[in-house]
Amino acid sequence: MSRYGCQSMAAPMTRVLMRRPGESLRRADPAEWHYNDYFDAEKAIAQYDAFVELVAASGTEIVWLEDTGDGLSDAMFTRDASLITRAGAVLLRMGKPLRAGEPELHGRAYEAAGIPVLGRLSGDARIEGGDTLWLDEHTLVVGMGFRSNREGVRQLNELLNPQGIEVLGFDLPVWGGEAACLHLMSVISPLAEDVYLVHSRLIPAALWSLMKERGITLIEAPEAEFHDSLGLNLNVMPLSPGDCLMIDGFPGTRTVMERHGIRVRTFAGDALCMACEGGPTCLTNPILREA
Ligand SMILES: NC(=O)NCCC[C@H](N)C(=O)O
Repeated sequence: MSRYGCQSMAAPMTRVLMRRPGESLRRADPAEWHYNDYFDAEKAIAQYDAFVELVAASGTEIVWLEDTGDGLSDAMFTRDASLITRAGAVLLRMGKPLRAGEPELHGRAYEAAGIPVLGRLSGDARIEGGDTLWLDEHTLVVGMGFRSNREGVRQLNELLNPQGIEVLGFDLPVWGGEAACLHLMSVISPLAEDVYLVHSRLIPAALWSLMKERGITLIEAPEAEFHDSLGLNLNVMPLSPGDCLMIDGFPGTRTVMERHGIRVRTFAGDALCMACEGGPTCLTNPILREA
């Protein structure tokens, strides 16, 4: 059985790439990295450990990247620097200049784990993994905003069309501006193959229509919690279909999901996720999800 290949958002996650925050996060200048007043490095590291326990308890094998003090404090958000397919990994190119060194870290980890690299983006292409979402195993959608662009979508099509994968790009709005992090997955979290948690107001209309055409149930999270959580209530990660992790403190969002039969478990994430603009989906890069 192959030990890599993820072309699904919610099939049982059995292997995942993660990086535990350490010296780089401790030394990060919050103003430089656009972390906010919730930021507290020691608390964030403790919250990360609690998150890891939930992931590990599911039986998922974690492939670790180490924070050796390289200064790449956002590298704990492993979702963003590479994309795993059944044909191998694609090393991406980051829209946030401070994160430019991350794809090579992933490349080295994949080499060590025996996972082939199918290709890498180059030149003006920009794609961050948080802007990508598998609508089905043959269709990858990309949100094009400040982190991902049209040239990135073009290069992904060049790499992935021969693998039977079509890549569709949709424009994202300005929202919090160039320095902030708005990914496609900041406004859509698949919870099961055909059930997504959404913040509709920020979803490209054409993508919203495509999801409806596909028969996907769109669960609307409470507007007030989106604002209170700085958008992190929307960042919900399935360990398997309908079995999800999110940060705590947002009971309205949890309740709407539970009403749709979704199991939700929480961890404290103010100093880690709300502070650094990334939730459980961003902290994990699934290497293998299989039905
Ligand atoms: N997939 C994600 O939404 N990742 C979150 C990345 C947050 C990080 N501080 C960044 O600005 O890139």
